[in-house]
Amino acid sequence: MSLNPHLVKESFAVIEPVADKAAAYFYGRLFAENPHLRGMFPPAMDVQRDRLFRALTRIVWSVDSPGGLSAFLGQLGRDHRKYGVVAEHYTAIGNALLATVRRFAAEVWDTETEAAWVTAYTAAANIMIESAEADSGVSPAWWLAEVVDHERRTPDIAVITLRTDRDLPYLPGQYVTVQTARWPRVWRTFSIANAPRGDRVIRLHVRAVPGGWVSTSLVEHTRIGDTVMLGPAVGTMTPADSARDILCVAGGTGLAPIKAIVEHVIGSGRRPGIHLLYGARRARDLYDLADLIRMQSSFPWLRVVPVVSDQPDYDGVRGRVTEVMERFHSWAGHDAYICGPAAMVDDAVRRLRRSGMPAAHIHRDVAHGES
Ligand SMILES: NC(=O)C1=CN([C@@H]2O[C@H](COP(=O)(O)OP(=O)(O)OC[C@H]3O[C@@H](n4cnc5c(N)ncnc54)[C@H](OP(=O)(O)O)[C@@H]3O)[C@@H](O)[C@H]2O)C=CC1
Repeated sequence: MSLNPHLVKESFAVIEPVADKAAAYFYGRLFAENPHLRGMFPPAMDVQRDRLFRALTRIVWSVDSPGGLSAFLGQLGRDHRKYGVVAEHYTAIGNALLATVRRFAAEVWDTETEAAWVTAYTAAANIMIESAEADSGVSPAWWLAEVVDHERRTPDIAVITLRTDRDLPYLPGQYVTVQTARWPRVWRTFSIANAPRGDRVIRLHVRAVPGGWVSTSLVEHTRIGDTVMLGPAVGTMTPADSARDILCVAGGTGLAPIKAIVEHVIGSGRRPGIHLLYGARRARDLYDLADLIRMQSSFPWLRVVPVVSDQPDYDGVRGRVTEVMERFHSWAGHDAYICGPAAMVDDAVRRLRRSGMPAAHIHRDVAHGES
């Protein structure tokens, strides 16, 4: 049976406006038919439901561009090993998914659409299963990490240093999922804030988000000597192989992956000019400035520019970091790395594109952490 992306997309478009209801129905159906699977998921399913739809949306809209899609599915399959997902579970999930799309896309549903979904799901599940199986021969499903340092830099931001039990391979700019002992089965993503050094040390920048289970647990209730679990490193905002100068734009704790990339470039022996525009609401939120200034004094090609958006008496550069970026300099000929609140990242990308920077030179990370 051949893939029919058009039918899959058309029926999915009918479901997107009622995504919340469809996701709730999907999980209700999955657990009613397979009660033993409930224990694999966290007690509160709200974040999980969002995550399902985000992944599904990405898969459906790239179903006709197989290269990128199969890389994403392969990564998803490997990452799902930490939940204990095995090949048999894909049948249960496929049945619940099909029942969900059949019900919520009833107005466009017919036998051809059903066949298109079965073909697409089978192909996707096979990629995930195969990549998980291949990975199980070479890599653990998750890592244990001990907290070796915990610095509360502001009332709600901590810089946490972990040492993993085994080598956790990653590239600068990538992120990991974290589970704390306090909240079993609840995983949240955080970027690794240091370049790999071969000593199994990983640093995270965490802001305790109101109501955020994992972030609050990490900032307020985690102590040196505690252990957390980490999933494999993922993410595509990694250093480009290029000779261009570099613009980095970081908002809040979005600094984490940017710092790893800057550390990597400095350690690589290259000498590009690097501008790091680091935005925060108030001066006291520039939680890592002292460290960045130290990096700047040992690497004269780095220029760190703190930008404060919400403190009229701040004695330095004031404004939104993206506006400052635009009026600061012409960035033609640079590579740009951008991370922070989603709206900030979108705004920075829009401004850089408008100034003529090619999309291929812009490296961004989608918002994650706990928000
Ligand atoms: N911890 C981690 O490992 C990682 C975190 N992230 C993400 O980074 C974000 C960091 O959040 P947080 O530390 O709370 O940051 P803040 O909400 O404190 O924002 C930081 C700065 O970004 C500015 N900003 C916000 N929106 C815009 C916009 N639309 N245009 C221009 N500037 C803007 C803010 O200005 P203003 O005063 O105008 O709001 C502020 O100066 C989160 O979304 C998190 O998910 C991403 C990757 C890794």
